[in-house]
Amino acid sequence: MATRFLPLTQFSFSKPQVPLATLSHILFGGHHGRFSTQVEKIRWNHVGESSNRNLIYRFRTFCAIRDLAAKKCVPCNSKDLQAMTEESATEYLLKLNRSWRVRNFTKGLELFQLVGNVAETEGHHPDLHLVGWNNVTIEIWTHAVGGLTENDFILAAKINGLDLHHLLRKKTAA
Ligand SMILES: C[C@H](O)[C@H](O)[C@H]1CNC2=NC(N)=NC(=O)C2=N1
Repeated sequence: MATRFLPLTQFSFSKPQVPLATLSHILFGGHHGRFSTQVEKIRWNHVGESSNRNLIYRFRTFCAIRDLAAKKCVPCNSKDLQAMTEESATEYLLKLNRSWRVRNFTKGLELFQLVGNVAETEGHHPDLHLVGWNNVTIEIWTHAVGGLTENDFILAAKINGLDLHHLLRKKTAA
């Protein structure tokens, strides 16, 4: 069950290793993928940045994230609302994440184990968070490049294929 995605912070990133058309289709197209990225304006990080320049990028990223958070959406039928250019969209990518509300703490650990088995098989690993005893969030990005690569989408797709319903809190009647 797809859920709202948490605002994510920082991480400057280099150019994704996956073709741009594929990336934008997966993220914004008809894949019905349950992962999403949080869009925050960041500048491209050029691989091999010196650490202090990277620090500047991270600070700038943090500021840019707050810039967006301070902005206001316009009505979607507004003449001011224009489609984002591909270049502009790719400047906004951070990492993939997904959240679940599990039945209890133990079920959260079981979810970690199921996700962990996939990660170990793939040799590619998510960041795992279990907060407030039953709120699970996993985040996926490629640490080696400091951004998104096709590995992240492969891992996300495999995790989306897991049957986790028995671990999740039953939806309360509306
Ligand atoms: C050698 C092995 O590929 C690396 O240590 C892997 C392990 N899992 C990983 N997982 C993620 N998300 N990013 C990485 O850069 C990464 N590197």
